[in-house]
Amino acid sequence: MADVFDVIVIGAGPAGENVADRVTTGGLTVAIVEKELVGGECSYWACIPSKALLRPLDLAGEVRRVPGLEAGPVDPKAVLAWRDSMVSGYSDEGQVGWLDSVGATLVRGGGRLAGPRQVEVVGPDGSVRSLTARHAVVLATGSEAVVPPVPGLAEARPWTNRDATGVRAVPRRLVVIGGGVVACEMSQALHGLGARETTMVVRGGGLLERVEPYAGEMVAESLKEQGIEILLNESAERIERPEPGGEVTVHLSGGRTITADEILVATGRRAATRGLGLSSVGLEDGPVRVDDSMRATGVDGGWLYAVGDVNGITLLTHMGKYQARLCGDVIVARARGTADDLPSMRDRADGMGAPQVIFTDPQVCAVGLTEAQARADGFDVRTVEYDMGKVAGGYLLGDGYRGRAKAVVDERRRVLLGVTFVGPGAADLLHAATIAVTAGVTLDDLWHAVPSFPTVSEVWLRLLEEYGL
Ligand SMILES: Cc1cc2nc3c(=O)[nH]c(=O)nc-3n(C[C@H](O)[C@H](O)[C@H](O)COP(=O)(O)OP(=O)(O)OC[C@H]3O[C@@H](n4cnc5c(N)ncnc54)[C@H](O)[C@@H]3O)c2cc1C
Ligand SMILES: NC(=O)c1ccc[n+]([C@@H]2O[C@H](COP(=O)([O-])OP(=O)(O)OC[C@H]3O[C@@H](n4cnc5c(N)ncnc54)[C@H](O)[C@@H]3O)[C@@H](O)[C@H]2O)c1
Repeated sequence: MADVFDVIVIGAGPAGENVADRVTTGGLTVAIVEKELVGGECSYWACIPSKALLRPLDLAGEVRRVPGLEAGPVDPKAVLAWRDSMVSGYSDEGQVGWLDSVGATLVRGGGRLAGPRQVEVVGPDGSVRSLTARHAVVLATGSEAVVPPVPGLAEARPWTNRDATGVRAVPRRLVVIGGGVVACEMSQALHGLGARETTMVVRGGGLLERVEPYAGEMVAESLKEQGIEILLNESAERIERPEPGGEVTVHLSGGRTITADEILVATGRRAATRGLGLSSVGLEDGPVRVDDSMRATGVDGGWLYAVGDVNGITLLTHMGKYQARLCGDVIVARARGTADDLPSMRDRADGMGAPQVIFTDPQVCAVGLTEAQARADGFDVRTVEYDMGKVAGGYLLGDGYRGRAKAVVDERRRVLLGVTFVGPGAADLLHAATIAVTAGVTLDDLWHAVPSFPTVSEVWLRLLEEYGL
């Protein structure tokens, strides 16, 4: 017999959890279906463990820059234990308790659409349970690592983000395929934890291709100083691993071969829609297209929504959670017949260029448009840059502190279109920029937002002075 709920959410990662929270707060009943751990990729195999691994290394870098202090050698065993505690020993008991506390019903198993408002859940014992939604079904199934079709790669059983963030024994020789965020963060983490030969194979001409080019260059310089080899404009053409778990040989397009103990693939992610039954509602596999209220387009009756990585808009936890909050509120409003178009119920932030912090040393913190994007979009662009090492708050942080800020200005409105900070410990500088970009604060108003002395935030003042204020 079918169980009936107002809302059914498939996937209990950060996005799914936030939908459940908002719709129960709005007085609706919700079932949330999860096939692995409540908390999703982010809590166990992505954001949390990667940042737990990076934090001690980051701090050691800071300590090394401060005269009078010495950073002892990093103790990998202790760092891995810290990681384990940050992922709650890969137990979701705490998160299940939270779901209970908001009144959501957890259904363990793999969910799939079985027609309009119908969801089938295949439980851990293989039994099938049918659920019906009165108002909405929300897809929040996240994404999975892509393994490119390089001959021999799949057979070599490469590491993905799951193995890298869950590392138990750090490989001595590591090859990393990719030059994006996961590749940079995990190369730094694994090298800092004991890999002696780490080689990044990057098919493009630089790292971190979605941010300002200077950011990728500063990260590359730092990774090289840490001892990581970066091969640009190179591709893996063929992989050999005769013994499972044994040495792996990577043949590169330029003719070189690299032998390593492990290979990590960090070449992007695909929406987790395989086996999700999208065809039962007339959709194809792949990212689920949505409107700005997160409602799936092309589905009769408007009962299907998609939030987080599965809609492919911005693959970041905080953006998935933002989408989830507005989606939950929209579902409640539509169920109650109240206004569903309040300003807080439409996605504005994704289109402006979502804020992101890349937790390398130096950190890359960016919001809004890059100069190239702003020019391509036809804005009347002017940019200003400043060396963060020249502000008192910067050079006081340590000997050899290096950082650089860049602002992209819309000359017509005298507002910021995008801001990038690259520097150690710059993460918390970003939110001020996010506010300025999102709210369209004019440069003339920013002039009166006086940064405290001596903080790195004084770079705001310097950027405005560079602009001519
Ligand atoms: C190594 C790494 C580090 C990252 N670091 C950061 C960071 O520092 N900051 C940041 O903002 N983002 C980071 N990200 C991105 C972030 O992890 C994702 O954007 C985020 O996890 C997306 O949340 P989600 O809820 O959409 O999906 P997920 O977290 O992937 O959760 C989806 C959930 O749905 C479940 N599920 C899937 N299919 C089904 C099904 N058919 N039935 C039932 N359940 C199902 C899954 O088991 C999972 O629990 C990182 C990603 C990686 C790979
Ligand atoms: N701190 C953070 O916010 C954080 C950390 C990690 C991941 N994430 C998010 O998770 C998502 C996934 O990260 P990612 O690093 O896997 O993806 P990415 O898109 O950031 O980088 C993928 C990299 O792989 C390369 N690539 C793609 N296909 C390839 C192929 N066939 N052969 C060789 N190289 C190939 C690309 O050129 C790029 O360098 C991103 O959207 C990222 O924003 C965020």
